Amino acid sequence: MSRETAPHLLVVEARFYDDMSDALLDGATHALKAAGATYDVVTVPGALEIPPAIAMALDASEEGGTDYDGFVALGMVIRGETYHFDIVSNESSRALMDLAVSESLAIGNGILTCENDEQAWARARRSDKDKGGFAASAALTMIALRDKLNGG
Ligand SMILES: Nc1c(NC[C@H](O)[C@H](O)[C@H](O)CO)[nH]c(=O)[nH]c1=O
Ligand SMILES: CC(=O)[C@@H](O)COP(=O)(O)O
Repeated sequence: MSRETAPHLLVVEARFYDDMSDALLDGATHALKAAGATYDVVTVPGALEIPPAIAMALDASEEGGTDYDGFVALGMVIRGETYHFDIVSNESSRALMDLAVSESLAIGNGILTCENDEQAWARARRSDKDKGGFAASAALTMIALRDKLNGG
């Protein structure tokens, strides 16, 4: 049976860099709207808070909250002077992968890890590498795959 309703996704954006977050969100929402999907957007302080936000959304859905077919994680991590770049980058992506595998979640990972602003902007802008749009498209693809595997 094919999907009867449009996919409904939760976009979790880490607005550590406001302007770059706007660009990533533009790309992601453009892709979601183009696919006919619906979505909610929530904001967290940084990339480390994205996986917990998704976990909170899962818990809420079990208590009568909104059910989401998939998730789009958006964030920008730019290397500074300390090891914190590695922590933020590695732990946020690791936690997303753990969630996706353990809960069979359709998560598009748009947490970018860049060496400098130039790399960051080239990947954030929809008119350039559009990594926000790619993350949204990845989530939609995984939703469709799960539907197919479940007889959809
Ligand atoms: N340096 C960046 C961070 N750091 C903040 C952490 O993500 C987290 O919010 C903080 O440790 C409090 O728990 N976050 C980014 O998203 N991007 C960065 O470049
Ligand atoms: C990715 C980060 O955590 C980074 O922005 C922090 O910068 P710094 O290592 O110079 O404190």
